[in-house]
Amino acid sequence: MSGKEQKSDARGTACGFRLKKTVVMVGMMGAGKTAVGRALAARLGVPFLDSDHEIERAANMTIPEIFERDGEPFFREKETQVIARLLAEAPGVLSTGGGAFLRAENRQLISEHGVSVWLNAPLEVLWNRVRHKDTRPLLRTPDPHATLKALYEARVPFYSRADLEVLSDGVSSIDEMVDRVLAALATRPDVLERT
Ligand SMILES: Nc1ncnc2c1ncn2[C@@H]1O[C@H](COP(=O)(O)OP(=O)(O)O)[C@@H](O)[C@H]1O
Ligand SMILES: O=C(O)C1=C[C@@H](OP(=O)(O)O)[C@@H](O)[C@H](O)C1
Ligand SMILES: [Mg+2]
Repeated sequence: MSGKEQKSDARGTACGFRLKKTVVMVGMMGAGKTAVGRALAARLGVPFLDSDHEIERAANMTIPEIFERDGEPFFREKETQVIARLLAEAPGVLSTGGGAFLRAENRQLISEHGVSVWLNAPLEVLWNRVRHKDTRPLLRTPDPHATLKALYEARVPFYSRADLEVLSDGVSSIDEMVDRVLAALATRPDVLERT
């Protein structure tokens, strides 16, 4: 059976794999956490959750609207609440927002209940993916490329604390990235069991 055709049983367990812990995607904006996380969940036959999406749904506002009306500290509080709630659910794939792994409380929650995967993409790949979008309020500055670079440099020391790192070269497709994440997860029998 090929990857895309894998069926899930009633417990959301994909043929070929059994996920024991929630996979938490971390890394910079534009790294592909949402896109690769969603495709990974489909491949594994487990639920997909995105913390940004959950925050938007609960607030009935977009992320830029939340930042504008309530400020970043409010957003960060909501982000921690949502991550704690989602990690209490059955194993799945949880894509976080790019700032989530900077907070010690979030890292603690993630290491207790899940396994963190850093999608590490070079700055220019990130830039090419975010430059035409206005959905990321932190990049609404006079020089968004310089802002992205500064964020990248400040955040790498935090992301490098993730349990696993997967390189995103800007050429590999989303499906190929899923293959790479699965290969990384396969090194962790406490996370992914081949059935
Ligand atoms: N491997 C990839 N190949 C092609 N496009 C990608 C890849 N990964 C992500 N993208 C695209 O890049 C953009 C940013 O990805 P997204 O998943 O939103 O990143 P993040 O959630 O990390 O900010 C989206 O348009 C997404 O479809
Ligand atoms: O890097 C960040 O601090 C942020 C990244 C965004 O998510 P993505 O990483 O999914 O774009 C979103 O949470 C918000 O705009 C803040
Ligand atoms: Mg995202």
